[in-house]
Amino acid sequence: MSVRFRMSGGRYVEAVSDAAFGLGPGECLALVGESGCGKSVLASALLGLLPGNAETTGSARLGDGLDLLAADEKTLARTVRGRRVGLVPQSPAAHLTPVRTVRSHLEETVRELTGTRDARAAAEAAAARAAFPESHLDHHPHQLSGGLAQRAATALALIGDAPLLLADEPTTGLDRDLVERTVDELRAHTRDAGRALLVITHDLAAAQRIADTVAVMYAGRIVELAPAATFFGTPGPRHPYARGLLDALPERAFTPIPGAPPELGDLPPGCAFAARCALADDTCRAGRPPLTEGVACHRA
Ligand SMILES: Nc1ncnc2c1ncn2[C@@H]1O[C@H](COP(=O)(O)OP(=O)(O)OP(=O)(O)O)[C@@H](O)[C@H]1O
Repeated sequence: MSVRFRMSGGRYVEAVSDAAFGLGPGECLALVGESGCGKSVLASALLGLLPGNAETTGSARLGDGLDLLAADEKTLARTVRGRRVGLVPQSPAAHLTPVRTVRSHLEETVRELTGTRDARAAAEAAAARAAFPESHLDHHPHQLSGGLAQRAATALALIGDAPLLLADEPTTGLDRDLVERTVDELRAHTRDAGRALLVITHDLAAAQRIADTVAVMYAGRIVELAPAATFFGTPGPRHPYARGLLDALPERAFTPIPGAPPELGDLPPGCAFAARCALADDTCRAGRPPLTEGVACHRA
């Protein structure tokens, strides 16, 4: 799938270019990459939540054959969002209604998605599943810390038992032990019940803990797609950008990648990482490397 945004003056921002991956029941794929590389746009496209200036091409098929990119708004609203594809949104506080309590959000979602009669008990069970404290259920969104808002959003996303769960930065604002608890809960929720999980994250430690497969995105493209065990273990990442991401970690070399990513409205003709890459040569600057056997690099 690809997504681009039409801008004034006939310009385009190429937010996602030719992203291709599969995700089976019980599997978790972690989509990692720097801020602005297109991760959230990809997730929004899967839920039909892109703004009006977005254009999508390609397809994104659920196991039952429904193409999420081609589905109309009625289908998405009535049968997809929350039911077939769940979302833990980025910036959860902004997704909660300010004048309603967390309990009210949870009970409404329970009633809407499950038809359960005892919405109060089901809402409390949903909160417990995401480690949201019962003592805060009657609080409004502005009374929640970032971490609590995150857990409220996770609780809401799990209610519909959707076969595909998208979690966009589900551990932002959480302490490390809560990060581990949250990812373990998401993992158990999907693996044990044969659901699929697409996690978007900056947190490589969380990705390592949760993922079967890692997709590294750079400037709108997936530049490496690898089993998590080989990516985080031996032989490690193959793309120089992916190696740079791991080397930037404090527990590894603690060496940042020099420079900054290119503007998605002004991408170079060759490899978008070439300007920051110590291995780049003329071939890299001339032509864009396709994703071949899991890596998009002329020098890998
Ligand atoms: N409505 C829009 N019009 C134009 N460009 C947009 C629009 N929405 C997003 N973009 C651009 O698409 C690119 C990808 O954004 P996206 O939010 O997916 O990044 P991200 O990888 O999720 O970053 P972060 O981790 O910070 O959320 C960014 O360059 C952003 O500016």
